[in-house]
Amino acid sequence: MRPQRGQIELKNPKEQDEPTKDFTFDAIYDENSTQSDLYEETFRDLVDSVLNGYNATIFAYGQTGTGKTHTMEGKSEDPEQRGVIYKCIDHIFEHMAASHNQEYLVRASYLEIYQEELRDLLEAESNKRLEIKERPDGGVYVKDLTSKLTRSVAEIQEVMVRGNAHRSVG
Ligand SMILES: Nc1ncnc2c1ncn2[C@@H]1O[C@H](COP(=O)(O)OP(=O)(O)OP(=O)(O)O)[C@@H](O)[C@H]1O
Repeated sequence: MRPQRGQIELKNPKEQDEPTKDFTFDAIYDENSTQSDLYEETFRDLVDSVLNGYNATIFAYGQTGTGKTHTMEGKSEDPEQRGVIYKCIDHIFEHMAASHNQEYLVRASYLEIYQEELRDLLEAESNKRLEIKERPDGGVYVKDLTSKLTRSVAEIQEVMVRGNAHRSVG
């Protein structure tokens, strides 16, 4: 791995003479990278753009055990291990606290796509299957998804704890 150049080289150990296969990405992170490196280099600007009125998505994708939960959540109680979600929340609420001439509304939803079905993790009766719809003016949305008004970091954390309790465990 060459994080400085955003490159990964793959070599077949059984075929030493074969050329390596090189893949280039906008950024890559190896075992020396910290949660902070990832947030500061890759996500901070994205969240800033949301605070300026744009939409953004952070999407973790990968097979089981590859580190999605580690990256997105990490460990909330350890400042060094806090993942992207906690860092986004801190960033958003710090920004709001420092803005005196703007009003913000923060709503949190938590849904799960599991075996091709959508479930609302904030709904006590979370077995109800949700549907994806599209509106000409607002784009794609999930019909009847719970959206909770949150006024502080602590309130969003409560939403996460509640949602996590309803997640499917493989
Ligand atoms: N970058 C990392 N540094 C240290 N430990 C890591 C890292 N990424 C993942 N791990 C550890 O590897 C294990 C599997 O990671 P994790 O649970 O985040 O995978 P996942 O992709 O969310 O899996 P699943 O799809 O099954 O939920 C965990 O014990 C996690 O702490």
